[in-house]
Amino acid sequence: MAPPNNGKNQLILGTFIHSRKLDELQYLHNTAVCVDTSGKIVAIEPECDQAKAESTLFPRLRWSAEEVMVTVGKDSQFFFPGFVDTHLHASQYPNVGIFGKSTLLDWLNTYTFPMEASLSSLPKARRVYTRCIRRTLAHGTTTAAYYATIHVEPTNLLADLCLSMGQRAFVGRVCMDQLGPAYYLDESPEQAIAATRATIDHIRGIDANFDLVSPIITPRFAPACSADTMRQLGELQRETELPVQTHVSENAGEIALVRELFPDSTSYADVYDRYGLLGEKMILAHAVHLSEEEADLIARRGAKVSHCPCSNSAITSGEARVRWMLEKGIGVGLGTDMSGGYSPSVLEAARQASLVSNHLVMPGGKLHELPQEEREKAKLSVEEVLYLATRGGAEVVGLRDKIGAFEVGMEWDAQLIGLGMVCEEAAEDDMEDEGNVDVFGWEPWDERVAKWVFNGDDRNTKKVWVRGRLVHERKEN
Ligand SMILES: O=c1[nH]c(=O)c2nc[nH]c2[nH]1
Ligand SMILES: [Zn+2]
Repeated sequence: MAPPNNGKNQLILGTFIHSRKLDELQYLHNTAVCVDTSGKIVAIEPECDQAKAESTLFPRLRWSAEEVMVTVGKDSQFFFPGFVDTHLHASQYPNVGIFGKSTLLDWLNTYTFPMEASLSSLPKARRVYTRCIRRTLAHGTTTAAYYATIHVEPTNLLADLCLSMGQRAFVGRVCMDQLGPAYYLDESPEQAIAATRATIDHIRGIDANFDLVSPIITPRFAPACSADTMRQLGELQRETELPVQTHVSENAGEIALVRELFPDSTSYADVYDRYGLLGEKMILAHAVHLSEEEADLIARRGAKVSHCPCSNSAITSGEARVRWMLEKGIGVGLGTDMSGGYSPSVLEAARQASLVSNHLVMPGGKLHELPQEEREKAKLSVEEVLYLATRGGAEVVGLRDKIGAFEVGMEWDAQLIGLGMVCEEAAEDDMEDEGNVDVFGWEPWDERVAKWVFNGDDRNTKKVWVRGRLVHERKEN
C-alpha cells in the first residue's frame, strides 16, 4: 500500500479535544501533535508552537524541518478523533430518508431487498458506493463497518473503493439463504460460505494485513440464515478469527419470528451463541429489546453493541438502554444504520443517542418508573455520546489501541472542526458559511462542543484524515 501523505512527516498545531474516559473530554490547547510517515502519532506536546516543535521535538524524532508538512488549526477550530460508524449498509445508501411508516420486516421487503438486489450491477454499485464513502468521509467517519450485498464482485468493489478513497473499513458480504425474496437469496449454505470466502480472499489480496480494509463475516440476521449457514459461519470465524457483524433484538415482530424459527434457543442472542458466533469479535446492531439474561450473556461473551438511535426511531423499533448495557460491561458504539437510519452522520447519531436516552425516562418511557436518581443517570451527556462516537466505536470494531483518541502510538484518524466565530464588528454579509453553529467567543470550550453536537453538520467538518492521509477537505463556496 502507498504510504500516506507522500511519505511526509506531519506537524499539527492547535486545539485537540478527545475522550479521556466515558464522561470526560480532554482539551489540549496550543498543542503540537507529530504524525510520522506511517500515519502514527509519535509525539504530543502541550504548550508548543512551531518554533518550539522544530527546536525540541524534531531533533528527538530525527526530523528535518524542510520535510515536514505543517497544519495549523485556527482559534475557532479544533481537532477531534474521526468518528467510527459501527453499523451501516453501504448498499442502502440511495434509500436514506425513504421509509414511510414501515417497520423492520415490511421495510425490508418494500425498500431494502429490491435496492440491494439491484446492486448486482457493477456500474450501479460503483456509483452508490463511491458516493456513500465520499459522503460519510465528509461527515468525519474515518472508520465504517459496512454491510454490502450478497454479490461477490460488488462487495469486492466496495472494499477496493474504501482502500483507494482512504476510509478505514470492515466490509461484509451479506449471507442470507432464507426469508428474503427468491430474487435475492443465497442458493445454499455452501454457496453462501464460498462467496464469503471469495470476498475474504479478495480483501486479503488488496490489503494483506488488513491495515485499512478488513473483511467481516456477515450473517444478515438470524431469521435470514439457516441453521446450516450459521453453523458453517461459526466454523469460518474460528478458522479465520475475523470479526462478525449482525443484528439482534431490534423489533418485536422480528424477535417473535426468531422464537418461532429457533424454538430451542433461550433468546435471540442465544441463537448466535449456539453457533459459536457470539464472542469478543461480534458486533450486534440495535439490541433494543434485550432481556436481562440476554444482556448478561452478551456481556459474558464480550460481544459488542452498535447503538443505532436514528434507525430505531425512524422504523419505530424502540429505545435501547445504553446506560444499562454499559453498566453490564458491554462495549457500545454508535451506528448510523443507513438506511434504517436516515442520516450518514455519526454526529447526528450522537445527538439522537442523547435524545433517546432522555425519552427513556420521560412519562411513558421504559425507565420512567425508576427513582429520580436512576432516571438522571440513564441520560447520556454530550461527553458520553462523543465517547460512544469515537473511543466506544473503536472498542466495538476491535481497534481500541489504534484509533478513537489522540495518544502516542495511535494512528492519526482525525477531523478538523470549524465553528462560526461571530466577531464583534462582523457585518451579516461578511460571515463565512460555517453552518448552524455560531460561537460568540465567550463560551467555554465544553459549551462550544455542546453547540457542535446539537447544531453541527458536515459544514463544520473542514478536513478529515485516516492513517495520516488527508481524505477529505471541505470546499468553501
Ligand atoms: O436495520 C436493519 N437493517 C437491515 O438491513 C436489516 N436486515 C435484517 N435486519 C435488519 N435491520
Ligand atoms: Zn442494519
